[in-house]
Amino acid sequence: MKKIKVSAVSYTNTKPFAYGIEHSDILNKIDLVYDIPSDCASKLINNQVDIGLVPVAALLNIPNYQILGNYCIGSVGAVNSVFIFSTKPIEEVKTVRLDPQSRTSNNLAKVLIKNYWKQTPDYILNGEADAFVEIGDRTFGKKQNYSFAYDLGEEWFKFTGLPFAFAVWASNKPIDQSFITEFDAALKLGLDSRDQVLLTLPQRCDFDLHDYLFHKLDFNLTDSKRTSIDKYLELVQKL
Ligand SMILES: C=C(O[C@@H]1C=C(C(=O)O)C=C[C@H]1O)C(=O)O
Repeated sequence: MKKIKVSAVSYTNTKPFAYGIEHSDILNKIDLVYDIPSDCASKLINNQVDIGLVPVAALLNIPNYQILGNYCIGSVGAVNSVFIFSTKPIEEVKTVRLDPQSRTSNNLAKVLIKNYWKQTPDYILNGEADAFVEIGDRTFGKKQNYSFAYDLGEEWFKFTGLPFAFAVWASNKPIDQSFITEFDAALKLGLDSRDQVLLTLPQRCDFDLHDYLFHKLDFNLTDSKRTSIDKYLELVQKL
């Protein structure tokens, strides 16, 4: 049987999913690679893979996409790994540098700055800026280094009252329901094994990995997260 090509996020937030897949028979049915989120997106857009854990912002660029299963990378309020770091309050920020590894959070920053904080800074990709967006493991332990650290999961919750989904499992072609069911079961196994996953991670004193995997990240793709994705994508299209 031809293997299904899957691109998953290479950050700690995906370790539970990776553990579940790697400890399930489904591993024999897929070719699995780990990529930074922007590459998960481009690989699914360019049809280099069949399924990706893709930044939700990229869904706008995938014709006929299908969101698969019941799990995502999300949060209900603070996520603790998606920030705007700044030396000034957001109302005084004139330039914001975006994170090249991100698709969702760059746009989430723009949506919140426009609609919630009602500011109009310039956005740059390189160089010095008053503030910058950063996602993933590179943010661990950095919160304390900046006078202002805006957690974008938390700010989205304050703005909308909704949880958020940063990335979802999506395909660019129809996938058999039996495969999706088996894939979802593997993801659940991983979430149920988070205590074992934590034993495999290098411990750090500046960041609480247990709190991150159990309490900050919220992996259930609930109806309110689906509503939130629709609202977010609508606002991204109006940027
Ligand atoms: C919570 C996170 O969610 C992520 C943020 C993404 C983005 O901004 O495009 C994409 C995938 C997820 O890894 C994180 O990376 O810290």
